[in-house]
Amino acid sequence: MAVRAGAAAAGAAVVAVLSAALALYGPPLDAALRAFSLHKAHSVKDMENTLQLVRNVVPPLTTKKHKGQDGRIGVVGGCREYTGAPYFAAISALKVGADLSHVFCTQEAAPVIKSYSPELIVHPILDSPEAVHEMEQWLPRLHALVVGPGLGRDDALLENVKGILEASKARGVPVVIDADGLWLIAQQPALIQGYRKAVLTPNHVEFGRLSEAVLGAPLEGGDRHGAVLRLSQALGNVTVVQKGEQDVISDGEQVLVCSQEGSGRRCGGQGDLLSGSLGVLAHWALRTGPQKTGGPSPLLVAAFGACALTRQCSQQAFQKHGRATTTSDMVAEVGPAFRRLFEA
Ligand SMILES: NC(=O)C1=CN([C@@H]2O[C@H](COP(=O)(O)OP(=O)(O)OC[C@H]3O[C@@H](n4cnc5c(N)ncnc54)[C@H](OP(=O)(O)O)[C@@H]3O)[C@@H](O)[C@H]2O)[C@@H](O)CC1
Ligand SMILES: Nc1ncnc2c1ncn2[C@@H]1O[C@H](COP(=O)(O)OP(=O)(O)OP(=O)(O)O)[C@@H](O)[C@H]1O
Ligand SMILES: [Mg+2]
Repeated sequence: MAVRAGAAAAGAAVVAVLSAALALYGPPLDAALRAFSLHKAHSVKDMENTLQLVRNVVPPLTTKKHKGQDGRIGVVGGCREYTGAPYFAAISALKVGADLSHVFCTQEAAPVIKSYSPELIVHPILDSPEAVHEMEQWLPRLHALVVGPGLGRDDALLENVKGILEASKARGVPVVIDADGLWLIAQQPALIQGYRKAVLTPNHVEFGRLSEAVLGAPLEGGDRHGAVLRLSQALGNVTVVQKGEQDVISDGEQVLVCSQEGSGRRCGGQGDLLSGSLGVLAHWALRTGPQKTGGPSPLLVAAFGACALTRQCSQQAFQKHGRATTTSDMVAEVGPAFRRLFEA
């Protein structure tokens, strides 16, 4: 797959594997990992290598599959205040290529979210005393959960989400944890400790909160790569994506950096697009397995893909709408951006 001239000219995305950090903190590299290991940081070639690994996990569209095979994703979030965030996550999962997208939200939020889109399946269960039990009926049918967009911080809801996380772990369901789901993890890091099928997607503030809770240290200014690596290691190799001017991603063994060109627009909801996309990509990558993702773990590759896609959507939407760009404009770019990045 050729590097697209436009992307290359833009110096769009880069990936670095920080071998020095590995030497300091990580276990010995195996042969495959060594083959991928890049001492040179931030080159277009590195970016292309990692984008190719993402392409390897994207399932082909064929007439031989039935509805559901390419992904049934659940988003846990949506309350009185926040209905947009779970919508953005769930619709993004569908547009990336999931077949079915479910939202598990509070009773009050459900009709609002339904009214945004007929494509989402909306379950008004999250504030019910039976929430965990009801969720357990659905978990066997879900390939991944995205926990937190628009969840809010109500104690009763968070208690239900704690039960949902425990049930998901027991079943081995991959979980992407974002927004208020990260608030819960900062209160109780043990909930996710050592669960290798989890990805955390903190923004700047959320990362600082997690860092403080898990490492007992506030976020230090300079060394973002080391900070993400250390947080992942302290959580038992849970994959961590620190969003920002560059997205820094680590599974405690390697660090990838995604600098795909985005835009200067910082409207709310972009992180929700990322977490919803990641739900699908995580399922695809884990299903494909490490033999096709090369050196980096499947979840690192999935996270890199979701970051690159979100930023590419931002770039494309901004080209059309400039300052008026909103996350809905970015959602409309998911298809074209995905094609540009991941399809020949
Ligand atoms: N349409 C919807 O329904 C949407 C709903 N959403 C939902 O809202 C809920 C709360 O999520 P959240 O991210 O607003 O909460 P939180 O972490 O308390 O941050 C709040 C404050 O932190 C700061 N700040 C943030 N980033 C920063 C940075 N990079 N660097 C520095 N500072 C930074 C900034 O503080 P300020 O600048 O005002 O001092 C900001 O105001 C959650 O459920 C989420 O999903 C959103 O998804 C959006 C779309
Ligand atoms: N300074 C920046 N420059 C370029 N891209 C950025 C910058 N900050 C964040 N992004 C990109 O925006 C996307 C969302 O990250 P952000 O930090 O805004 O998440 P968030 O605060 O959780 O968003 P949300 O409003 O959905 O909660 C990511 O793809 C990230 O790469
Ligand atoms: Mg967010």
